[in-house]
Amino acid sequence: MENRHTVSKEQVSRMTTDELRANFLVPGLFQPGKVTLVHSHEDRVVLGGVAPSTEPVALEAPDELRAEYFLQRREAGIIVIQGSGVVTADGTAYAMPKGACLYLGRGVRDVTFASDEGQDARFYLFSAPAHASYPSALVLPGEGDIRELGDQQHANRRTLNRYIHADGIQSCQIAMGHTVLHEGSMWNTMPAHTHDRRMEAYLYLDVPDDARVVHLLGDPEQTRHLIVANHEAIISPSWSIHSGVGTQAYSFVWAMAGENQDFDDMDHQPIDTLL
Ligand SMILES: O=C(O)C(=O)C[C@H](O)C(=O)CO
Ligand SMILES: [Zn+2]
Repeated sequence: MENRHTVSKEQVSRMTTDELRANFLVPGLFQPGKVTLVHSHEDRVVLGGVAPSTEPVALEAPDELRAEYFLQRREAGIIVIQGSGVVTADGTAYAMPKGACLYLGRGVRDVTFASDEGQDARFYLFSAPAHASYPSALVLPGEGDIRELGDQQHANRRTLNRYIHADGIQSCQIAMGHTVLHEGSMWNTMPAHTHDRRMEAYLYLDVPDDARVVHLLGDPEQTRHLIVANHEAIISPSWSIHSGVGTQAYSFVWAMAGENQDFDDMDHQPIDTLL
């Protein structure tokens, strides 16, 4: 498992493009027939990608976790970002269309992923340490807590679907959901925000091959950017803004871990303070 260490905001303000990408961009999560995991020391989260065939692949505990099985001391949220497939957790099969979210609590031992026939499913996983066991739960697309945000004038009309959060699926640390930009809208959260109590990761999807998202990160007064392609993730420390503008509409899965699961607990960064 790849291991990403933390860096300070001062280091980030001086990084080259290659250094920024090596520290914050997570490409290559979806390898045919494999589970690919990246551990970040930002709140000790693990980002994972699974691209199975119809043959099930298992979620194993990497040596670095020193655990008998992956969810021995962890919880995970899983969202299907392409196709449809099945996650089986301790013998229960969860049928997951694109956009469905499955929460698996601490103590679930055997987890496998499989694609439906002809679907080329891709599963995105976000995991955090857990102090208690909450029940596993599946939410189907459109059945989370939906918020309509933005307007055409600001090119930021988007539908935000909250799945794992304080008033939704219960978890120890994870808050997770899916935001879909409407056609003709390109901006996600701007004015930007930080949340000193939680790290966050974005996984961009539905980005056409000839499109990119310009993702903004860093200290609000020392902003940096990364050019992001489809199915690539970005790790945001709690002090970093995380905002993006696409060359056309796209979607993204956002996932947070840390002190609380209160989605609205944000430190807003007014636009005239960004540098
Ligand atoms: O479209 C948005 O705005 C978002 O989806 C924002 C993220 O959910 C976020 O950053 C929550 O802290
Ligand atoms: Zn955020």
